[in-house]
Amino acid sequence: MMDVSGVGFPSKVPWKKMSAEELENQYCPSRWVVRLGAEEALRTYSQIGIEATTRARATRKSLLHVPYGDGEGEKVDIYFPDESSEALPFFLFFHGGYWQSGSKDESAFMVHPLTAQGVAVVIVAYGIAPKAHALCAGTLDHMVDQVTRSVAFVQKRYPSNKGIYLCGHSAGAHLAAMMLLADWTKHGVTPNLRGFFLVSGVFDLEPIVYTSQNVALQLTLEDAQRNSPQLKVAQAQPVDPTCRVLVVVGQFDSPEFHRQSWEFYQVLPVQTLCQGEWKASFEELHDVDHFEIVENLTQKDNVLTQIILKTIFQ
Ligand SMILES: Nc1ccccc1C(=O)C[C@H](N)C(=O)O
Repeated sequence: MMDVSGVGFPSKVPWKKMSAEELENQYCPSRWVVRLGAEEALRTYSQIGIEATTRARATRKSLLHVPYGDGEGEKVDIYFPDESSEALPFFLFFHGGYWQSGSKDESAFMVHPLTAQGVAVVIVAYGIAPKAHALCAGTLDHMVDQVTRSVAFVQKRYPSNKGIYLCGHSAGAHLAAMMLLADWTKHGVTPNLRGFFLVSGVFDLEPIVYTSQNVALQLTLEDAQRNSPQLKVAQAQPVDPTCRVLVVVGQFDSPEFHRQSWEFYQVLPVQTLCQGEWKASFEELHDVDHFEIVENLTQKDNVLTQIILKTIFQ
């Protein structure tokens, strides 16, 4: 790609100066893992996810494959703490995998430590790309709509919840962030959103259009812009004055992933004290890569697990 930004000023969009190869590299998280080779990192991630899910299903009270819509794959798994109350905080997780891989069946990482502290955990499935294109399934717009309906579903099913917390990883962080822009009036319910945990996310989708990820996604520039919370969130209506937004990125995430998180945090209508605006914070988590950041959520003493619990129970 040509550098048309002139010399002497740091570009606001550094990716536009990158070669195609460099851009590809920046948006391939597994290549930035230092503790393991790329393939081994992906394998380990999926293995830990499968083990955590198997354990969660074997040891926690759960409702599995609960439909939140009529479409194929519109299902959630709900894991409960021991108490029989429905007046619980609900933590919803949207898995990563560039909107084209991953599933709820290997993403129950945080179920054990969160349910042990009295949080219900909902692992959400959505129709990853590329899918049969009947009714636009597999498009990003469709995934955003599915995720919106999954949140509305939890609110309707558990109206006495003690807060709904949305957590997404990577592409899932994008989907969670899109919920800051959702129009709930269409869904007949206003979810009791109390927190967002956006982990190693992508919020400006334009660079993705120029990577190999777009072979399956088939995003046009317009699709990418329409689905970029980075471009839209400053004009969004705050959901609730007490809602917290935490943007987190791993130390070993690529520079582009760092930029994505930092710049998204910068455009959030941030306030720490004033009423009527979100309380946002940004954290770079020490000594973790794109995959460990979520793998470590299986551990109760992990920093991010503790941040999540403190946010829920503050
Ligand atoms: N499987 C994932 C799960 C979560 C987040 C990203 C991925 C990826 O695979 C990203 C990309 N394909 C990579 O090789 O890094």
